[in-house]
Amino acid sequence: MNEAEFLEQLLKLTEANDIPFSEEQGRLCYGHITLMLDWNRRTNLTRITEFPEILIKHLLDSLLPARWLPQQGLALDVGTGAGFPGVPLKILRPQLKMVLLEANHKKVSFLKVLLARLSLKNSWALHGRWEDFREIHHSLARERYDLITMRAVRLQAEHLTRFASRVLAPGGIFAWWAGPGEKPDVDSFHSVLEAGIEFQGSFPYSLPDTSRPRQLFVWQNHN
Ligand SMILES: C[S@@+](CC[C@H](N)C(=O)[O-])C[C@H]1O[C@@H](n2cnc3c(N)ncnc32)[C@H](O)[C@@H]1O
Repeated sequence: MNEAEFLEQLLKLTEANDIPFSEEQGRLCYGHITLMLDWNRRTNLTRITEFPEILIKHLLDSLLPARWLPQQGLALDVGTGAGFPGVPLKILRPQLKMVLLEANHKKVSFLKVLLARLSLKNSWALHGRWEDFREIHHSLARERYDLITMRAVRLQAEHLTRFASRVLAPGGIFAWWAGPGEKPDVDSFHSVLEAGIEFQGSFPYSLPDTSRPRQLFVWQNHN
């Protein structure tokens, strides 16, 4: 798919889903996707390699839940892989400062080249695991975050009790993208409230051409 066709498809999708999105933002997404597909020939970044599927399952799925999230502040995308949802969110909301955290070295190399190629300001790619986040040798590892996002990473109570409770700023939001059919047992996360993290709700949404709805699960830090 060339850039013009990609832009047409993407802007059609964003408009149909009430996501304000410009051609310039669409071009940045095209740069992201073409670099990802180029690197994907040598490095395993994604198994979704066809443009129509990428548009919906990577881009629209990253952008659509943004309506339930803070629009500015410092954000951390945990297990970002090839940059989802962090990079599309940063393109949609340029006021967000975006830190992409990824455990795989090769993916981090890709992310660093990507951020430089797209000239995205206030965006960083850090190598590391969320479990060891505070030990990473970077000043960003000592910050408090207004938003933590996680997509296609299995949710564990520890993400909220050990990680979000320490890394989120007061009032900060932890948002987890639940895939089709996925549902965390929110009530079983007893220790979460004790850690000062309160469940805010789940927000259902549908993607075109997919049969099962998805949900965004949101928690807030009350520490
Ligand atoms: C299934 S991929 C999802 C990538 C991306 N979030 C997406 O939705 O396309 C999971 C990613 O999380 C990374 N990951 C797994 N465990 C991690 C951890 N403990 N800390 C940081 N990243 C982790 C993996 O290397 C992988 O790139």
